[in-house]
Amino acid sequence: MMNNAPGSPRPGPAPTPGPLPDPHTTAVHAENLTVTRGPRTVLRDLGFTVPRGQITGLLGPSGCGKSTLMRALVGTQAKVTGTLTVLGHPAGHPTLRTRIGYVTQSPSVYDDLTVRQNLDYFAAILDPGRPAADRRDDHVTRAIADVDLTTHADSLAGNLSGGQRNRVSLAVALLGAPELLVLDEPTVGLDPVLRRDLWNLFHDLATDRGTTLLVSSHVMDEAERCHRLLLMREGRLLADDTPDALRTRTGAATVQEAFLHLVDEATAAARTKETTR
Ligand SMILES: Nc1ncnc2c1ncn2[C@@H]1O[C@H](COP(=O)(O)OP(=O)(O)OP(=O)(O)O)[C@@H](O)[C@H]1O
Repeated sequence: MMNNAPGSPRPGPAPTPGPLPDPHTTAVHAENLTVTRGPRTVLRDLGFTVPRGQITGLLGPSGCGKSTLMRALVGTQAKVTGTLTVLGHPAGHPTLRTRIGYVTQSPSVYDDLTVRQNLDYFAAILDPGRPAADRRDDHVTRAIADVDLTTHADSLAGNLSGGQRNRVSLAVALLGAPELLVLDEPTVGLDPVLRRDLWNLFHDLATDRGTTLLVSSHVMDEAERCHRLLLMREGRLLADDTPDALRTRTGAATVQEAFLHLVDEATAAARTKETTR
């Protein structure tokens, strides 16, 4: 588990850690999670759990810290303090490398290779050796079909649209059948039909393969498609709940309205705190 860095400021007594969550039902568990980037604290004291086999949406405006949180989860973010447990291990543990699929906002594909060649290359790294050739072929064909690129399998990645290249990256992440898929804004730049198809794929992965998905977006209508939501603003967590519970709790008709309600509530609470100092 990640511990507070030596000498990191933490006024008052250390919080008593709660019981560890069951790794069979919990994919991610965070307590007092804080991240600094340069001189700024960009994530502040986050605490949440991500249940297994569901789609959790990570939503909030641009710059609120979604990518930073995802990077912390997959172990590529520096200056992380607090507790962050992923699939029963501290974030960044080597055993997690093959169990997590991570797709960043910028597609990481080779433009001078075809879609299939890109996948063949990554499949050979994941599952090397001649005896695995047939299995690799099956996995590659399935991953290409999953992201609906079968008709483009022999096109050069460099000739694809931005949305199509993003889907090649997603196909690469699906190759190893990861238990946890961390997807940073996967639907940016996609037309409504492709967005719907991709969300259908996410639901199939959760339902049929038991995959846990953490999907970030700044488009609030995508929130309605998630089982659970983590709503963020300015590096803080505003809510960790289901869309239904959020709407009911705030008396809002949509998650977007609920989000605005929570922002107003947090602003009012901060003002009260300020004036009572
Ligand atoms: N290298 C850096 N040094 C200092 N601050 C940084 C650095 N990189 C990012 N930040 C800041 O960290 C905050 C969180 O950035 P992050 O990319 O995690 O946000 P985000 O919610 O994913 O935004 P977007 O939706 O636009 O991708 C932002 O305010 C950003 O300005």
